[in-house]
Amino acid sequence: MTVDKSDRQHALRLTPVSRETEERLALLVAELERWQAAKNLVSSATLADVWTRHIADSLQLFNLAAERERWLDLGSGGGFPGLVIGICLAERGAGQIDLVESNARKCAFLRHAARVTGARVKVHPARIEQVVGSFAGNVEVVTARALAPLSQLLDWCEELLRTGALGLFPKGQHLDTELTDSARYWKIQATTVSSVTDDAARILLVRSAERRADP
Ligand SMILES: C[S@@+](CC[C@H](N)C(=O)[O-])C[C@H]1O[C@@H](n2cnc3c(N)ncnc32)[C@H](O)[C@@H]1O
Repeated sequence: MTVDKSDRQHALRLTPVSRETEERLALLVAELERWQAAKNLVSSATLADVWTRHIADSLQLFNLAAERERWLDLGSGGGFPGLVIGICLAERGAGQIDLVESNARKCAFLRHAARVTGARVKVHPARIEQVVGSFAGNVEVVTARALAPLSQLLDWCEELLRTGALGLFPKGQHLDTELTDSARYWKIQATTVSSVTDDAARILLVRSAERRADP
């Protein structure tokens, strides 16, 4: 699959970055293409417009909380949004994003791509439920993309949100159903913003989540 050059321009119009960051992102895309055949890191159907579908889609999350320095990405997969956020932090020369991913071959790619691009990331080859508690109080933003329904994300992130982290969860057309389902168990303070890459998608910003006493 060849990456479409006009897609790169389109993506960078949606989410502009510096020349330095663009070069690092191009290195990430090249490594993703190189590893994809053997490791199946993302859906192959999304590679032709990887800049819009994955790079800009991740950059817009960073832009929602760009002033924050300590990030955590759950279920990082092929590195979206985690590696892209790590690349943004590299330009700043400060901050870190921790990536939690249970799949060993994806972790190998995450480490390799971080080395090549200089992304400020730390990879944790682990299951979220076993390590997420150790980040409470230490992260300012938690992201999770294409990972799990909102109720599950809130279960995992309860302590992080209680200790001040902002949750940034990109969601598709089922967001309203997920909000209704989770309202049985959770009282949340949240807002949404429209996705710049997909008209049908929104990003949920969760500022707090309180478990209901009697669901
Ligand atoms: C559908 S992929 C999404 C990857 C990436 N966030 C993206 O948007 O392209 C979900 C990823 O989460 C990982 N994952 C799912 N459940 C997990 C768990 N309990 N602990 C750690 N990783 C998990 C899977 O291995 C997979 O790589």
